[in-house]
Amino acid sequence: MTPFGARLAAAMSAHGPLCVGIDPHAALLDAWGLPDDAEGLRRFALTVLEAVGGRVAAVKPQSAFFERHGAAGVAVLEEVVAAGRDTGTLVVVDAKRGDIGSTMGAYADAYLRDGSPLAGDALTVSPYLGFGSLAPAVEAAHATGRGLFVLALTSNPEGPAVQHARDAEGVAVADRVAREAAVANAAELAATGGALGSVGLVVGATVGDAAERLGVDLAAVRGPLLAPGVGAQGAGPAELAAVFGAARPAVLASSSRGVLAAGPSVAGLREAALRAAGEAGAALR
Ligand SMILES: O=C(O)c1cc(=O)[nH]c(=O)n1[C@@H]1O[C@H](COP(=O)(O)O)[C@@H](O)[C@H]1O
Repeated sequence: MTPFGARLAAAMSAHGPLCVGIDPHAALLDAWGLPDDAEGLRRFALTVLEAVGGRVAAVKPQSAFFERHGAAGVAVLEEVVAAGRDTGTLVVVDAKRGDIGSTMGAYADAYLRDGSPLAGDALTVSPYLGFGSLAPAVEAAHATGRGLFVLALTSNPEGPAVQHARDAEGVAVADRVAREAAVANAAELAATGGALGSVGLVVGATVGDAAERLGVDLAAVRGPLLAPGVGAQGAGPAELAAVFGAARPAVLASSSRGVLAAGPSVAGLREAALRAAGEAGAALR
């Protein structure tokens, strides 16, 4: 398969740099007149796909909201991954997995292996057991044309206590993560000749000047930058434009509640998503 980075670059240039989060919060299910059960999740997620499938670069189902409903909810997640793929929109499974290498191999099998029912086009992963522990996921992503988004500078206020900390050499944790991702992408791009690698970072649109202050060279990563925090967490076009500097062309802005609040109307959801994609595109140009 064509590498994820190249597929995402094509999708962003066709549809604009927006990922719509599929986060079926109990409160949203209620607001949409749906039950807080597996069938409610199913109708919620398939409505989002009907509205935005084939019209935005990516969707990002958040695994936690499906896991809340046990095996029946996970079965719905599998259905959503397959349905997303059928629309041609890239599917980022947001499960933020991370573990010791041998266990990470099992996560890689679950989320990044051809034929696995939970394998979308990319997976969010956590590097806090050490970036090297993610090696099985990096290898699987490269082998199958899938992608990773590695948490680097997250959108939540608790993130800086860990991510801004500096090691004995004075290098910030987030910078170490970015440098490791850059190494993985350099190897891929040397082999493929592509422009955007498949190992991306998560950098919240809410992080202000953190990358600049910490000396994180986001453009040097040469991978996609997933930017959650747009909409409900308060970031908008101005924040997107300010946070990413020279790395703006690599940014995939992500919004969940900011778009989902426009449901359950398919037309309303579509309009909200297309507006958000247009705003993100203008801000990141
Ligand atoms: O990896 C993520 O997507 C993520 C990383 C991060 O730093 N912050 C963050 O909010 N997210 C996810 O992005 C979504 C944000 O949802 P909204 O605040 O409703 O747009 C949730 O699914 C979060 O789990």
